[in-house]
Amino acid sequence: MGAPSANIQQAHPSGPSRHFVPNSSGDFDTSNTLEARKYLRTYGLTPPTVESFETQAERCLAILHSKQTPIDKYQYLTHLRASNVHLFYRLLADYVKELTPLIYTPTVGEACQKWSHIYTQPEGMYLSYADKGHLHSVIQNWPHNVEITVVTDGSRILGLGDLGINGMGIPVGKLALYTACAGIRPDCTLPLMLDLGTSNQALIEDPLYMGSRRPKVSAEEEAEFLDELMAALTERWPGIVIQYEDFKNPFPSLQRYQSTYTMFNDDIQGTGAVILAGFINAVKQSGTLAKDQRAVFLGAGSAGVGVAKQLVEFFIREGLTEDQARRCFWLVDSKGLVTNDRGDKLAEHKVYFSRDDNEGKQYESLDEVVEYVKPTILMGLSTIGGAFTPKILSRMAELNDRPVVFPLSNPSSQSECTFEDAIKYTKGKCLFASGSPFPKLEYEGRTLEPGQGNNMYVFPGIGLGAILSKAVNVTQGMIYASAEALSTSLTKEEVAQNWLYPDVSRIREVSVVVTAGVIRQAQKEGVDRELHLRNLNDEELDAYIRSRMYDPFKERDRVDDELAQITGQVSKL
Ligand SMILES: NC(=O)C1=CN([C@@H]2O[C@H](COP(=O)(O)OP(=O)(O)OC[C@H]3O[C@@H](n4cnc5c(N)ncnc54)[C@H](O)[C@@H]3O)[C@@H](O)[C@H]2O)C=CC1
Ligand SMILES: CC(=O)C(=O)O
Ligand SMILES: [Mg+2]
Repeated sequence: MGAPSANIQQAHPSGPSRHFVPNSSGDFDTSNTLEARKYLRTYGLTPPTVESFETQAERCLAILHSKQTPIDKYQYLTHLRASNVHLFYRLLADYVKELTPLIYTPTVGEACQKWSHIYTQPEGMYLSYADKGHLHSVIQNWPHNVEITVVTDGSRILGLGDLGINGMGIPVGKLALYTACAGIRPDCTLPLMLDLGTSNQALIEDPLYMGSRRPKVSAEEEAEFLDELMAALTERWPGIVIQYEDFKNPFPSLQRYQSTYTMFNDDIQGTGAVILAGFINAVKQSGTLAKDQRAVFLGAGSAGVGVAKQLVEFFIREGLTEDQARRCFWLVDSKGLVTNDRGDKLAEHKVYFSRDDNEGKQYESLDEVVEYVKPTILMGLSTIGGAFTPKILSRMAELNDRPVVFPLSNPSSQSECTFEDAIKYTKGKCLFASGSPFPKLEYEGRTLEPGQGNNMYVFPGIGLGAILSKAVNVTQGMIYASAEALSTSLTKEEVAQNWLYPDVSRIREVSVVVTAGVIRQAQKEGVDRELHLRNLNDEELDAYIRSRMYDPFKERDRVDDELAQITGQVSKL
């Protein structure tokens, strides 16, 4: 392949923004006043009535509810975002609990599985391995200024395996949450898909698959590509925050870039932070001490190891030595308990937690490991739906007064157990959080709400904190601070009801708290470049964060203000 990017530039010397303006189409908002429509030159292009948001929402919800399947609803919401971005975010703000499962997990999983079959419009940027050497020039085609990007190569999408470029739904969904939860302007977000081949043969053979039909590039080729990408992104948009998402093996890139770019890995670090926050609250409720915890993790990949490492940091802060803290964890992968003498060469990221005290015995099944360890905590980050069987859940309840049971794999189909089973088989005793949402349920006269241990509670605040403080790097301290902030963000009522996480409906408020925590930590470590924020007290910082957040309800006012300014200028002439 030659240099396609250079040719693209020559073919459209006037720039692509005339053809493609993703995430910025509010001009046809039917709530725009007639004057605004004249100013925007859209007068006559929309039906004549100027609508209130309530009327718009009524119509949108009626259409949404008329759709039969989650994927139909997903497609309707995609269309709404493309045709009226501000209305989409107004609706999301008011109905966040109902809509999040449709634009994010679990529905986004199905959307990714079907992406090439349901594709209708561009929503982000695709960079192929064939573009290597020209990434800088291809990136010029993006028509907006970007503050944050979510990048994936699609090689491990949720718990659904390698979906190649079909994984684009994940950056799109995560960035929609950045806007909805943390108020980053939609046109300042860039969903980025790296088309580096796929190990999924079914996709390569699918006539509708829209990615390159080539085997996955090697780790060395990927590293070279990423080096070029990081430089190109930062050169075009200095200060850009780069979130890595759903890479099959994300450890090398995190290690390589975390102290040279403003980047973090959501699956390792964001997940670590969100589970730490829930865990801090669970420990408070169960009344147990860090030193008495025995945690079995089913899954020893990026999320499993990320969460375990984050908990180790907490245990050390609680007074344990690093070795004592490390020894509270038993990690289980597809071959069984991770031990030094298992007979296979362990991936580097597993070595830290590998056990040397198994006295030559290997434990292959989760049942065996539970009997051997007698855990207080059971975490699921394995992608194996139903792995926490009734027998295992019952055993957790026999062993503990308040067992911690967190089936965290996504989407719902891969969850290690349902909320209903967790409650049923632990007789209502467990402290529960899952990666994907489950409905609340009635149990012995009480209404029980499941916690949602999903990184969506922290990544918006980590990203916004890094943007506003103009952080040079996203440090581990900032990630830890996001967890601490989240753990304190529950209202008195939420605490009284023994919740581990705040209500998702309050996620915008929660993101402000997380953002403030992240900014303060950046200041403590001296990685912030927006120095005037250091002079603000906490109340002022809170107000500053809010003032910088995109508010879809104020967009019409923005157009009106622009119009007023122009008409003011005209009348002065
Ligand atoms: N709740 C949340 O916020 C998050 C949830 N996740 C979920 O966690 C899951 C894992 O993600 P990653 O760690 O990034 O994937 P990964 O591919 O890095 O790791 C998966 C791990 O599960 C193990 N595994 C696979 N089959 C198994 C079996 N039959 N028994 C025991 N272990 C088995 C693998 O050996 C590997 O250690 C995914 O479903 C993902 O959606 C990931 C990030 C955030
Ligand atoms: C939530 C998330 O990041 C994942 O399941 O990969
Ligand atoms: Mg992820």
